[in-house]
Amino acid sequence: MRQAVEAQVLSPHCELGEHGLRQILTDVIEEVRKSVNPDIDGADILHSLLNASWLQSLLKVYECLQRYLRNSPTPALDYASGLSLQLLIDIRSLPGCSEDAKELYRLLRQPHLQALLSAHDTVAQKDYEPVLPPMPEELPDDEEATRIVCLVKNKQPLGATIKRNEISGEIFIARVIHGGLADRSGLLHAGDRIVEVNGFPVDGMEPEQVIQVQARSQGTIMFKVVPITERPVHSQTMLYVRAMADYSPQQDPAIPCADAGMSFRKGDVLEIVDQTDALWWQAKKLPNSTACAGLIPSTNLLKRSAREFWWSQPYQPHACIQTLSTVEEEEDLMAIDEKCVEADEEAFESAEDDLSSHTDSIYLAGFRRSMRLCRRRSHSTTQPSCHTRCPSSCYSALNSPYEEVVRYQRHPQDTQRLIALIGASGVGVNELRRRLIELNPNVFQGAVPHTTRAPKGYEECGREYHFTSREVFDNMVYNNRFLEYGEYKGNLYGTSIESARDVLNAGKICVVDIEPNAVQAVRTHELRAYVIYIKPPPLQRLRETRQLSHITTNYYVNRPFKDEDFQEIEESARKIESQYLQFFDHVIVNEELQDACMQLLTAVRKAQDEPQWVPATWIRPTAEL
Ligand SMILES: Nc1ncnc2c1ncn2[C@@H]1O[C@H](COP(=O)(O)OP(=O)(O)OP(=O)(O)O)[C@@H](O)[C@H]1O
Repeated sequence: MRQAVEAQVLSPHCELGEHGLRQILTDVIEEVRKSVNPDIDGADILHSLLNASWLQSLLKVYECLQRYLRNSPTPALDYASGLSLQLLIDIRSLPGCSEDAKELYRLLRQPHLQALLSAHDTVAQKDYEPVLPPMPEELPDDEEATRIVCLVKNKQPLGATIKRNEISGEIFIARVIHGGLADRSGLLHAGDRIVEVNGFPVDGMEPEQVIQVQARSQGTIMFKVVPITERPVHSQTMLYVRAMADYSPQQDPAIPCADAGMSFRKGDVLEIVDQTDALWWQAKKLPNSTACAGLIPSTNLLKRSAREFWWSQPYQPHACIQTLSTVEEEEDLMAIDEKCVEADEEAFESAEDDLSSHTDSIYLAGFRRSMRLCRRRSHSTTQPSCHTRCPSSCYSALNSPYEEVVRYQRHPQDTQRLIALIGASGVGVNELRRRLIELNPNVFQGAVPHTTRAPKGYEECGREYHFTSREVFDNMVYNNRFLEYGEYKGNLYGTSIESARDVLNAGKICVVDIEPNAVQAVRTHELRAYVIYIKPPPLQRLRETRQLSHITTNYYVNRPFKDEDFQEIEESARKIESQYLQFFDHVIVNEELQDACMQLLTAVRKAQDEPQWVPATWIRPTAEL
């Protein structure tokens, strides 16, 4: 017996008999059993091993495979899946079918069995697409090395653009779109020369004609290409940007291929996946909804070209460069303002106290009437404050079509991020801010504004306002110490960076409301503002929800809302959105007050505790696109 086993080992390729290996194993077991009795060392272990059921099963499989190799079976039919389908139909139509028929029906319906039958048919039909053309017998010595590339299209675009050399008429792959079909194949590269598409020579053709040939092919498409000899080595660095404007490739006559372009809206965060081309970058919109990138104009291209070509909406310069309201509007507003100040001066003076909110001896700074009227007034007239707080960072961010951003997660030991609320006058910015602070004054606090007006008897410096001389105030303006400031009735009012910093350094979350054109002043490395835009609901809902509310305008204190107020809010909101949308980290529609307040609380928590996209300059002060 032992001799028999050795013979098998020495000649591993010889075939085993009908009972084959299993028989040998049985003999071995018998041998071992005999050895167990005389108590030979290790025989016990070997005996249990050879008796193991898994080894027996494995050997059965092995024998089956051996038999299969010997018989080299061919499929009896090549339409097993069709047949199984027919069987299913037949069984279903049986009036009263047996349990066996039902079981067969269940088995045949199982997806893995259907897949198996379909695979069987593919093999049986020898359906091994694509059929490559035969290699020519004799190749001339000077023939360029060509590559045949076959791609299965499955209705998706190829993901590559082509260009024509105007002198030679040769067609080249201009670019391969990141994540597209050609890119995923790894077989086509920018610079490869296309010789044939589906057997058609393409030399001398217009790129559009080549595309037509390509588009006609269903299923597989075959390229004969002369590969580029030296593929450029790209050291791509990860780059994320926030779009500062809208872009629509369909409206851009200069894009090399509009279908390969990617549209985006201001505020979208884009991942730049390819900057090989200095003019046309490839990007994906985050969060990654598609695996395939699209073409977008590079910063250089946008800076260098006339903007009206690129933007679906005309570019809106910043308030620093151009005032927000037209001259006509300004004159109109100023006229109203003067008239009203005259009529209502007394009312405003006495109303100052009503708005100075305090609960349990905690003052809610920055809600004073004069301060708010000053801000509203400065918003409607030429805005001087932003100009002073608009150093190069602001200027460049607004002139740059993309702002580089990075993912930032506040370290628990860092100060909290400033929360800046923005919204049309009357939409409820102050109401929401006040409610948030009142929810937990130990956590949330406003910044104490500065003023040059004289303190009233009950007022304390540093509580309602920081009372300063005009000289000190001017000096602070000169040194860019204000986030925003303005003048009201001959007195200056402003919110300083120091006031915000004091709150943050005390470990609290500073919540300010700012005019939209001061947004860049708070988007700094130091304050790391999280900008929340308070949006009005649709006009009808605005009317319904504000039925019992009162508005304070430039010349009326707490009067019921009128229809023209709602229209003004809507119009103003539209203007703010068209100019500043790209800076909003979060948008809250202030419809139901309680609901909006809860949304605000959640957003503020997220801003502090969850990772957010922030300008790269906050983290790397030198970052600029
Ligand atoms: N969702 C809401 N439902 C009903 N009333 C609201 C809502 N939000 C705000 N209001 C009310 O609307 C009025 C105007 O709100 P608020 O004073 O907060 O405006 P604002 O946006 O701060 O404008 P401004 O900066 O001009 O003072 C207030 O009386 C406020 O209570």
